[in-house]
Amino acid sequence: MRLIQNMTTIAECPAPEYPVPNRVIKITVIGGCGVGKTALVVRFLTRRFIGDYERNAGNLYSREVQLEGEQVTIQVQDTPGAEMTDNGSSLSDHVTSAIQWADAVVLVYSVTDRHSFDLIDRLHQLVARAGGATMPPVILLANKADLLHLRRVDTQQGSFLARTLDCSFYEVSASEDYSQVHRAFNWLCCQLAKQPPPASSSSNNSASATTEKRRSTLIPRPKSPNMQDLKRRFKQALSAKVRAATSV
Ligand SMILES: Nc1nc2c(ncn2[C@@H]2O[C@H](COP(=O)(O)OP(=O)(O)OP(=O)(O)O)[C@@H](O)[C@H]2O)c(=O)[nH]1
Repeated sequence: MRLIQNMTTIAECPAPEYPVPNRVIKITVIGGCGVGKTALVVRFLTRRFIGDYERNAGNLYSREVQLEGEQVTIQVQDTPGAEMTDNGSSLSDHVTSAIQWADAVVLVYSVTDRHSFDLIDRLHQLVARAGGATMPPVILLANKADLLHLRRVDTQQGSFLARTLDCSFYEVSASEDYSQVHRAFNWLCCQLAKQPPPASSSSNNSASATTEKRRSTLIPRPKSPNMQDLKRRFKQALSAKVRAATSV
């Protein structure tokens, strides 16, 4: 997995003496091939639509944003297009680990691609299985809504599927409308920001587990007990010598 550089333009300011680590929100985007996963992630994080994206092998994007008054780091993992075979595939292993890594999942299909829509149910099952006891928050995005003449999936079908899967539904166009894309991702981020931090770092919901891990690197390590022991013994020996010298 490649970490794409932080895309934020951070205002120039002196580094604080004791840096306070940001809360980290992790989102994984999954869906069929060519449905516009990369376009959506790039649109959300940079506001731009480039139109021609490299075939993706699992990139991780990161950006710092203000969310309800708090500075948070949003990490988005863009997964390769899922092609589910009946007996599963190595690709589903990749998608499974991407789901386990995440605090929330974005399921994407293209309104121009019926097969990508049919895949959603299977991908949702994968999320449920990988999520274990705690199902992460999930939203369903129907992308490429601008391609009216190529539409193969009605809005009602998407919204019905979302209700069945118990997740929020947004029909969007990465190419035409930033605000819809932002609305969808922002809703998910706000849901996560509201969640209380998980009790243990082994939890799938790692928003604050990551913060905890990062915080631990800021705490000075305890001194080596051997060193302290040596110092104590040295002091004892020294004071014994001083006592012997003064008693002569
Ligand atoms: N018209 C239109 N084209 C889009 C939209 N979103 C993405 N595309 C185009 O669809 C193609 C595939 O987009 P990608 O973002 O690469 O799709 P992907 O799901 O990441 O693809 P894989 O990683 O190969 O599975 C590109 O040519 C995009 O320009 C959209 O909302 N409208």
